[in-house]
Amino acid sequence: MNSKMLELDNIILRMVFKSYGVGKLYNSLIQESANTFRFVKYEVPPNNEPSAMGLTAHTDKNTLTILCHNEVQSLEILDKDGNWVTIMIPNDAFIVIVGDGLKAWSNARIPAAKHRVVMSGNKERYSFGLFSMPKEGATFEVPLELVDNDNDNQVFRFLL
Ligand SMILES: O=C(O)CCC(=O)C(=O)O
Ligand SMILES: [Fe+2]
Repeated sequence: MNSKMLELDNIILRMVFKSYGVGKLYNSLIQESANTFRFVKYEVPPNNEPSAMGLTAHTDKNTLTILCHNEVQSLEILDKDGNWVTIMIPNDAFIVIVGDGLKAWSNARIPAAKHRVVMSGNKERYSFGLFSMPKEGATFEVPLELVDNDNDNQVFRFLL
């Protein structure tokens, strides 16, 4: 599972880099990357309450998150109109979430998705995720190819 998720992460990032015409930079990002896997259990709402916040709204700080889970559909994403939408993740499927790292790298061309976990019902939720990110100490810079006059002042540069 872990190696398949890493492979998927690499394929997606390579596609993103290529689609922006900077495929040659992909290898350096991969060499500079570190990855974390996290397994999380979410409890059912206490005291028969109809729902409970499992994880408060946030954007991921890493580059890309790839998640799978048991059948409990509790992941919500904030859409462009400000509505929380429950994401139905089919069995045997992954969901891919863009984090702040990819937003920064793309000079804000790719937005980071705000998401949260809201628990309801009487079944626990389990999720397993790959959180890919530049390794500690790596400088993460917007490629010059993605800098233009219109959004010059949005250039992010950060050191992890
Ligand atoms: O478990 C989930 O479905 C979401 C996890 C998550 O958003 C996170 O750990 O950052
Ligand atoms: Fe998250």
